[in-house]
Amino acid sequence: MPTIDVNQLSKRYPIAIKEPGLGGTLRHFWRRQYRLVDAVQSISFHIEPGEVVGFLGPNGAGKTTTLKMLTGLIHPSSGTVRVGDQVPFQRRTEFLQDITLVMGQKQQLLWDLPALDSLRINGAIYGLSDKEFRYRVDELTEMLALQGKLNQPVRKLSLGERMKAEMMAALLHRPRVLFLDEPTLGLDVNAQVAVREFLRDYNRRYEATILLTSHYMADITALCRRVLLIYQGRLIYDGSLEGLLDRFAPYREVTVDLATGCDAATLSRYGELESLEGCTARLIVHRDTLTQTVARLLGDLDVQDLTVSDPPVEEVIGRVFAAGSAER
Ligand SMILES: Nc1ncnc2c1ncn2[C@@H]1O[C@H](COP(=O)(O)OP(=O)(O)OP(=O)(O)O)[C@@H](O)[C@H]1O
Repeated sequence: MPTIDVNQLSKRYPIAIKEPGLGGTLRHFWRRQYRLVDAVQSISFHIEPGEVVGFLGPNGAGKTTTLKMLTGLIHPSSGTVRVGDQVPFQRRTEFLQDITLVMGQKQQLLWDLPALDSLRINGAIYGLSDKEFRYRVDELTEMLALQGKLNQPVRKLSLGERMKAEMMAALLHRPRVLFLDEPTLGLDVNAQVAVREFLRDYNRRYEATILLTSHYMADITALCRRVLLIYQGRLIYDGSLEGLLDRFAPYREVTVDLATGCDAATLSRYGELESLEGCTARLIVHRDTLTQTVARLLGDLDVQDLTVSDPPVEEVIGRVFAAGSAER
C-alpha cells in the first residue's frame, strides 16, 4: 500500500476582485465579486514507504498548495488524498503524530528562548516521557551536529543552525512521513550539505517517506531518485531524475575562466553565451556535444579553469516552458 496516495486532487481558490478607490471599496462591500484560480488541477500520484521524492515546479505552480492539502491544512476542492491510512483533512491525532511539515520560510521556534525550551514544549505536546525526550534530543543533536547550540536563544544562532534546530523541532516526534517545503532556503552551501546529509540519514534510520520541494537542484540530485514536476497546477512529469534531465534539460552549463581572448564572438562558437564578466564566461552546451565542446575549448583557448554543472532547476524549467516544449 502506498504511504501517500493522491487521486485527481484539485484546489480552486476564490480571489476577491476589488476595484481601486473608495467607490471600488463600497461596491466590493455590497456586492463581492470573485475570480477563481485553479492552483492544482486533477493531479494523481502514489509514493511508496521509504521513498524520497522531489516535487519541482516554477513559482506559483502549485507545490505549496499540494503540500498543504497533503498535510490537511487546507481542504481539496475535489479528489482524494490518503497518507498512511488517514485522510489528512480530518487531522486525527494518529495522522499528526505520523507526519511533519517543514517550511523553510516559516519558523516554529520561539525567537528569544533557547531552542531546548521550544523543544520541551513539543515534547510535552507529543506526550514524550523525560527519558524519551532526552534520548531523542541527544540523538538528533548528534545527527545534526548541534552540540552546545540548544541552550542559546534562537536569535543568536546562525541561519544554518536555526534551520537545523527547526528540523529538530519538526522531527522530535519521529514522524514517518516528512513534507519539506524548501528546507534549505537561504542556507550557505555547507549548511545545505549538512541538512541534506541529515535527511538522508533520517530516511535510512527510520525508513521515512519524504516529499521535498526545493529550488536547489543539488538538494534534489543528492536525495531524490524520483521527481514530480508540476506546472500551472498540472502534473507534467512523474519519473526518474535522469529521465527528467534528459527530457527537460538536455544541456549543461560550462563556466570557463580564460587568460586571454575573452570576446563574445569567439565564445559564442562553443555554445549559447549566457554571460561574460571579465574573462569568465558561462556557456550553455547541449549534453550530446559536451565532451567535444569541452575538448575544443581546452584545445583552442587559453583556459585557466573550467567547470561543468547542471543549470539551476528554475532556469531549466523556465527555458522549457518559455520554449513551449512542455508536453501535457
Ligand atoms: N490562499 C490563497 N488564495 C488565493 N490564491 C492562492 C492562495 N495560495 C496560493 N494561491 C495561488 O495558487 C497558485 C499556486 O500557489 P502555490 O503557493 O501553491 O505555488 P508554489 O508552486 O508553491 O510556488 P512557490 O514556488 O513560489 O512557493 C498561485 O497562483 C498562487 O497565487
